Amino acid sequence: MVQRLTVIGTGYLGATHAACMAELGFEVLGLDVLPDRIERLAAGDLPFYEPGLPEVLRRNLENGRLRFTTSYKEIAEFGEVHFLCVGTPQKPNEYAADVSFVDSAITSLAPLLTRGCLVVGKSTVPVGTASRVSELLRRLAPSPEVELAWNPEFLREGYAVQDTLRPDRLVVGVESERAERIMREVYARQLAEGVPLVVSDFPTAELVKVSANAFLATKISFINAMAEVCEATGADVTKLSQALSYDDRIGGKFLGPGLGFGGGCLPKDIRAFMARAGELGVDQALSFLREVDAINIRRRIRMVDLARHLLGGSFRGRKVCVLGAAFKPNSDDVRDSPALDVAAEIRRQGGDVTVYDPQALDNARKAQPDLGFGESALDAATDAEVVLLLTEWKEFRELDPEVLGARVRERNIVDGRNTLDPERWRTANWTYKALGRP
Ligand SMILES: NC(=O)C1=CN([C@@H]2O[C@H](COP(=O)(O)OP(=O)(O)OC[C@H]3O[C@@H](n4cnc5c(N)ncnc54)[C@H](O)[C@@H]3O)[C@@H](O)[C@H]2O)C=CC1
Ligand SMILES: O=C(O)[C@H]1O[C@H](OP(=O)(O)OP(=O)(O)OC[C@H]2O[C@@H](n3ccc(=O)[nH]c3=O)[C@H](O)[C@@H]2O)[C@H](O)[C@@H](O)[C@@H]1O
Repeated sequence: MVQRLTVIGTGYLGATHAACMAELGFEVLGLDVLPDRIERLAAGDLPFYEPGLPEVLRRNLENGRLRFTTSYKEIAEFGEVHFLCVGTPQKPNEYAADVSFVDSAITSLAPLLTRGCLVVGKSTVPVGTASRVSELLRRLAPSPEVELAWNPEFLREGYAVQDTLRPDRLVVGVESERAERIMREVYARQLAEGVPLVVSDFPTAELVKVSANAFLATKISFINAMAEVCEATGADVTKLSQALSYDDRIGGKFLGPGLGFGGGCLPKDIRAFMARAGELGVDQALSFLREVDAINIRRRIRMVDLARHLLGGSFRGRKVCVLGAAFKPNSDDVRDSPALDVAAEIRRQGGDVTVYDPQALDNARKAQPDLGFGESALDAATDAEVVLLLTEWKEFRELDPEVLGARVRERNIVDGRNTLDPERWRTANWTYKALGRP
């Protein structure tokens, strides 16, 4: 039975995977090229915010099942199965994904693999990458018994631990029965609990991942397109969404209208998918994703316009409070964050912007050092002429209109996530505006 796993790349995905696989009883060795990151993880200090994960990390460091290193040699000697969790970001000024970190990890690992093992790709990659990586691996590895599997990951930040321990489904792309058997051993616990497993070839496994994210992005942009129509007609998109959600065939998940999607995955994955479709000569099949992306970006522009309109047409010298910097609640991730994007645009247009977020302030400061930052929601709102709620943290949803009202100069609020009760705020003499509702 497989006992020793390694995880290469210990960011959001890899650190979660390493800690959770140790929690399931495996001996796990995690590797990253960033010595700082490895030092912090080894000390039980998670370098990002993820509810529940620090406890899992520390428990498994203490019981000795989880360790970290920067040495590929140590990894190669230790692991029976090596999970590849390095980043695949969008290339600068292009839609395509940058898979150079995958290639570099394989180039570092493969020449050290002197005995049989399975290398398992988890990173999100353009379809066709696994076949290419498989050839590279076989060419560079001294042992003929080294092979590749592709096992895309579907976890959501904020729910990463539960999504890893009990995923909705497992997908593995394999080229042999041996690889399938090893993957079944690795996920024996989840399979015994009834988690569905789809075994496929490489391209299908790669495509499941990007098509899942494309579908989720499309669902969000669909409801936001309806919000645009609602804005032109005086209809209420939150009621429309609620009514749609009662139809089981549609369902209410990912039908939340508002500022739209951001983060390190949905935006870059739909763009990389379009780029790959272009290379494959099937760009027409995915041309709708261009519109999905455009609808999503238009929500940010609409948000800025709404706020500027509330201030009489200009941000110049006006105080704006932005509540939220993370791309979604329960995360400190500001990659392609709609909230931070809106804050930066208002700053560019001359606004005096103060941002507050319960967890993402450090990352926000690094990404947008020119913005102002508050110590708390009330601090950020002091003397504000308009408050923009852009990430729906629980503490923002629970804000008291009177308490906030005592801090601001003007009682103007724009609810970018359709998360507040308009009547409550209007009764407290706030001018309440939202995306897609009157
Ligand atoms: N963040 C998420 O919720 C999910 C991410 N994914 C996918 O997982 C992959 C990783 O994403 P994140 O963890 O968010 O990225 P991340 O940027 O947080 O972490 C990537 C890590 O890989 C390390 N790395 C880069 N090159 C390396 C190399 N040659 N050897 C060893 N380590 C190396 C980096 O230093 C970094 O720590 C991406 O393909 C992403 O699309 C998939 C599902 C969920
Ligand atoms: O490939 C990935 O990395 C991951 O991408 C997403 O997960 P994540 O980026 O953590 O966040 P989501 O919960 O999907 O939210 C994405 C964005 O959509 C927005 N959203 C979500 C739901 C909704 O109804 N409306 C809406 O605007 C959120 O605010 C957020 O900005 C997918 O949900 C995961 O299954 C996938 O593994």
